Formats: sequence, structure tokens, C-alpha cells
Amino acid sequence: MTVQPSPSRPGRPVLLGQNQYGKAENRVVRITRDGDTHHIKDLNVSVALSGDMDDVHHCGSNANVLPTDTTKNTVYAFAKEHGIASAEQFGIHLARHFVTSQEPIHRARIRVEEYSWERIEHHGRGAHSFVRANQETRLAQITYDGTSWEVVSGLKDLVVMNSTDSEFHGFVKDKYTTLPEAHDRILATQVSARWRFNWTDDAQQAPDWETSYAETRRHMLEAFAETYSLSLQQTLYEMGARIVEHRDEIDEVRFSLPNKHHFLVDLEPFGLKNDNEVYFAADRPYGLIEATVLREGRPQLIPADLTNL
Ligand SMILES: O=c1[nH]c(=O)c2[nH]c(=O)[nH]c2[nH]1
Repeated sequence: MTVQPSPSRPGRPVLLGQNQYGKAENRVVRITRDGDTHHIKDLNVSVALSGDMDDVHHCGSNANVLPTDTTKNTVYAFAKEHGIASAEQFGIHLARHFVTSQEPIHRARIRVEEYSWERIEHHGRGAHSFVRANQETRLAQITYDGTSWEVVSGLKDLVVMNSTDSEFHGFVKDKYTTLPEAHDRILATQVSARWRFNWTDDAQQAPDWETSYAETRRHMLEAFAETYSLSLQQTLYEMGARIVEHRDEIDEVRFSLPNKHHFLVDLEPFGLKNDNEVYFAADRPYGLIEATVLREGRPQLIPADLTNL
């Protein structure tokens, strides 16, 4: 079958809208060999480029198109040439390269997921054995338009629980309300969080991305543990506020927190008293509590729906 080119005809009542392209989910594992001691960075890197791409859509001219295959190769070559100091730094290198080396490309967005590996402590030779840490996935999104940077970092699937110091009562009751007031409940959630840096231009000193991540995660967890919670909303706010107060480089934090309900099991039929000891961990439905916490005077730029960021 012959495919006819589809030229953009003047007068055609059709316009090309937002578009981007690139290679998604490049899985790259970089080993740094420090004698017998090895270090691992394990990333999933997605490249999305945009710019003067009207012609490829209108008439199939590829004259401005750097192949997605090349963007994949660049990820692997950069892992060798520049190493991977952090997800953010790696994304910055890539974004800068695509925008500055290709005239038609005006904007690059690099998304990174990072999987962490912990060293297996053992008595054998070398330090090259790891166990995949089954905790959160670290996230970074770097966007560059040739002038300014937007760096949003984050994490997903960080599961936390407080087995007490959580209450929920005094809520609105209507004719459909059956929820009993809780004065001592489990509070558990699977944290999905994104935070935006106020580093936007090369003239500013960039944050130390690794320290920033570790400290932000620590503040988030400490706030979760230390807040006596009257609602998951209040806990969320404290987690965000703690980050904004302690990390000068961060202006905005957004959370999506599923309330992982734990219901007390009725043991009366068995003649047993359930003294807040035996729970049924429900997986669905779940309350979903989402909010942004901002530094005063700074804009809210992280989108409400975190599923695609
Ligand atoms: O922390 C909570 N916030 C709510 O808004 C809510 N709603 C609900 O049924 N349980 C809870 N818990």
C-alpha cells in the first residue's frame, strides 16, 4: 500500500497542537568501579523533545527530527561519559545537550525513575553484591527551554504507618454517614510526593541533589512520625510544611496520599475483646488525600494529577 503524504494545505481548518517526541523508558544501569568497591545507579530515563516539528507532522519531512533512537543512544553514551552523579544532574546534562546541540529543538523534558540498591554486607571478597531496596522509587523531571530550568523531584510508593497517635472525629455527619469516630486508629499511607526547586537558571548555584533528596525524605518521614494526627490532611500539611521550612531550595511540595484503611476486626462472636490489636487491612476503596504546600509568595506549578509526573 502506498502511503500518500499529507501536506498541510492553506485553508485546511486543522492545527497541530502541543507535540513532543523521544525515547521513553531507557533502562540504564551504571556501575562505578572504585577498586573492589562498586557503586550502582539504576535508572529509567524518558526523553521528550519539542520545537520546530510542524513539517514532520504536516508533510513527513524528517529534516528537523533527531531520531528517538539517537536520544536512546545519547542516554547510554552520557552514562559512560559523564557518569550519573544524581538523577537530576544526569537529566540536566541530557536536557542541555538536546536543546543546545540541535537548533530545531527548543525544549527538552527528561523524566527519571531511580531504583535503589543496598549493599549486601558479607565477609567474602569485594563489595559488589547488592539487594534491590524494595522501598520507594525516586523520581526527577527536568525541563529546559534554553533559558530556564524547572526541576521537580519526588518519590512514589513509600509506605508508612503509625500504629497510634491518630484520631479522626468531629467530621460532618449526614444521613449516609456510618463511620464511627476514631480516637485511636492506625494511620497508614503510600506516599507519592513531588517537590519543585527554585533553581531555575545556570547563574544560580545548583543544589546538591543527593543531599537534598535524602534530607527531604528525612523531613517527610520525621513529620509523619512526629505529628499527632487528627486527619491525614493535617499530617500531609505538616509533611509539606516541614520540607518548605527546612529546605530553602524547595518552593512547592505536592502529595497524593491514599488512606490505607485498617479496620478493627469484630472478635466478639468468638468471645474475644479486640483492644486495638487485630485489624483488617483493606486495599480498596481508599480515601485519597491530595494537596500542595507552598512557600509563601511562590507560584503553584506542579500539576494536580501526579500520575503522569
Ligand atoms: O484522615 C482522614 N481524613 C478524611 O477525610 C477521612 N474520611 C474518612 O472516611 N476517613 C478519613 N480519615
